[in-house]
Amino acid sequence: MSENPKIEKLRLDDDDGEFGARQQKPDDGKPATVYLAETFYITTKKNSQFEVKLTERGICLRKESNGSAKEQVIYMKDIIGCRCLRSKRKGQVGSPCACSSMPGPAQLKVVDEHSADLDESDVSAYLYIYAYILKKAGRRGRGSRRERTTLTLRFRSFDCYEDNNREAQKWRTAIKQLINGESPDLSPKLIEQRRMLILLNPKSGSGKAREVFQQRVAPMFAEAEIAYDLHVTKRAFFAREFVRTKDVYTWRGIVVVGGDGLFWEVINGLLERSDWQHALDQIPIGIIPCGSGNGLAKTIAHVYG
Ligand SMILES: Nc1ncnc2c1ncn2[C@@H]1O[C@H](COP(=O)(O)OP(=O)(O)OP(=O)(O)O)[C@@H](O)[C@H]1O
Repeated sequence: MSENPKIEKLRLDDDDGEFGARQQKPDDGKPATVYLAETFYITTKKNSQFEVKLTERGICLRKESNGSAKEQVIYMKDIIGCRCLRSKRKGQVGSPCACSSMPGPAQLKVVDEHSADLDESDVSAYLYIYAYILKKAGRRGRGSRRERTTLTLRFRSFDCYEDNNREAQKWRTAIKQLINGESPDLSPKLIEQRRMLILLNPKSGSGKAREVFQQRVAPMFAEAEIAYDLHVTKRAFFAREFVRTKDVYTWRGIVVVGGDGLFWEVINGLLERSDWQHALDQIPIGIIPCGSGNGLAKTIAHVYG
């Protein structure tokens, strides 16, 4: 065991430097089932100690000070995924030991556990949790947007990475099951392995669909650990034919990156199948609007508060 067995650290960052969950109100007064709970330190908040609980409602951070408790919740509906990572080699003289303090937000660089660049001397497992929190619009209802927030939990109770990773994986599995609407059973379980089907029209709108996908959408799939098959449409009716003839059930859902016309093709391709009812029932469809009009996407856009 390391010198400081129960000390793990937690970090909260969002892209504008403010933790968005603060702005949210609790859902209701009902007690939530606690699946996992642990104490972490939050380095960006003067190393305060937080009790972190995973419930079906979300991730609850609770801090006690001067006899009163402050609670913040990152709601499950805003969490898109989480990944277990390791710290990246810094290339500095002298390496930190497992009990050294967590690097500051700007310093911590993480890599995949199979990366050649990982820092062997840091046996911690870092669980990165990605949330896109809805920031309410002003009074006129305009400008609602989601802001990216990451919550970092550092697991370092044990002397070897494999043991710390096992703890982090327990949280990861439970979070993923809750995202999928399942109750976590906390025993190793197969997480949804099916890939997402992406149909992208490079000619949509001003021709920026590829760029939008690579810059804005692909990083979110990586955060959610969702693998995908990207098919770039070659001509009109390519997408329609594709979904009409392929075994669509091999994919977990379809994301259309294009305009209303491409979306229309996908819906019609599915409706032309003999099993259309089952297909529409089983395959969720989403759209990343990249067309010139995007009227349909705007109409069906669903924003929850
Ligand atoms: N590679 C391609 N080359 C030419 N046309 C294509 C190609 N792929 C798809 N299409 C056709 O382009 C049509 C219009 O595309 P899409 O709806 O994506 O963009 P848009 O017309 O700019 O957007 P909107 O319909 O929102 O105005 C689709 O109906 C589709 O049939």
